[in-house]
Amino acid sequence: MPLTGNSPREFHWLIDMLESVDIGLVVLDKDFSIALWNDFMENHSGLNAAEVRGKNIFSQFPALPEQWLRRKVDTVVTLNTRTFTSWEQRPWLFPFRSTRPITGTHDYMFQNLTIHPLAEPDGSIQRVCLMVYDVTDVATSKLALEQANEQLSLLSITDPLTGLQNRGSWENLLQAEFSRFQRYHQAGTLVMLDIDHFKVINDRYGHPAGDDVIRHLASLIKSLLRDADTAGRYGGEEFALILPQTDAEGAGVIAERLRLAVSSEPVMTHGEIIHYTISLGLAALTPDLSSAADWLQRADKALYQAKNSGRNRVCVCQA
Ligand SMILES: Nc1nc2c(ncn2[C@@H]2O[C@H](COP(=O)(O)OP(=O)(O)OP(=O)(O)O)[C@@H](O)[C@H]2O)c(=O)[nH]1
Repeated sequence: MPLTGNSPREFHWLIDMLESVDIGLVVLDKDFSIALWNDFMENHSGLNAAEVRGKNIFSQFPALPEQWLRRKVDTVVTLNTRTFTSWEQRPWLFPFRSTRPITGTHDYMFQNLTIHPLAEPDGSIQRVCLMVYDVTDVATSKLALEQANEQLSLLSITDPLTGLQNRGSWENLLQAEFSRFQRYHQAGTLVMLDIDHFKVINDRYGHPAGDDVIRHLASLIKSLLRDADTAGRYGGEEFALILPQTDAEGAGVIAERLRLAVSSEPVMTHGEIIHYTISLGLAALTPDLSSAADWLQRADKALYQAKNSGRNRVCVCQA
């Protein structure tokens, strides 16, 4: 039998249900004084209905976004239409503590909110009803999923040992930089660098110490490059840098600075002091380059020149 609320008994049931339903119900007069405050609101706010009835809601909850709520309620009253705000637009209206087991990240109850116009017998709108839905479970699992996806996409582009771009993502950037050059003809230089005699370091000090040397070099690279530059770990002990808006001369200065920093700052690890050096090869963008692979090959050629001519030096590939 549908409940119509026509008989006093049905009316009593209805009120009982509204009081105990697991949704926050607040009836506000047009002057924002509280006319109804159900059990849900009592339980989560710690304020009982008798305490707040007739009081202005902003005086009871100074943290409420007054301007925003006034504007919403005005619209509902003027247009006689309900409005909905999801937790994604505004995580909560009432600052209620979350009742879920502590997740360590979200202390507050996430809420969806509907504001519903309440018509008087003459059809005029003198009050509105705020319906507050606890959506903490949905919101926290959605946020956790988003966070996991972000971490996954970060993992797919970074090298776990150094935090630099991995080879795949760095090659995409190289291609993008080359395409930009073909279109706008702006300067750019590629630097390939490699740790000298790294096999000896591994053999003498062990693989974990070798890893520390790689990490040390990566952090020196990060500290010396500008934000616009991109560094990638190209292979085991080989790194590659893209320096946009930088000609061979400018890149030579940066490469030399990095070479010097490496040779003058040993790594202290596993009770050992490890001195190491790097060799670097540069290739600037020039109109005769046919592809990003061609550009890479030139920088690689310069790197081998640096290795073959004694290591611990910078060589520039001439076009
Ligand atoms: N510790 C460590 N070693 C690595 C890693 N990746 C590659 N290697 C080692 O790096 C060494 C590279 O050796 P080579 O290619 O012979 O070059 P090199 O000894 O540096 O000699 P040159 O480049 O000619 O100066 C190999 O012994 C690899 O096993 C890594 O992630 N960690």
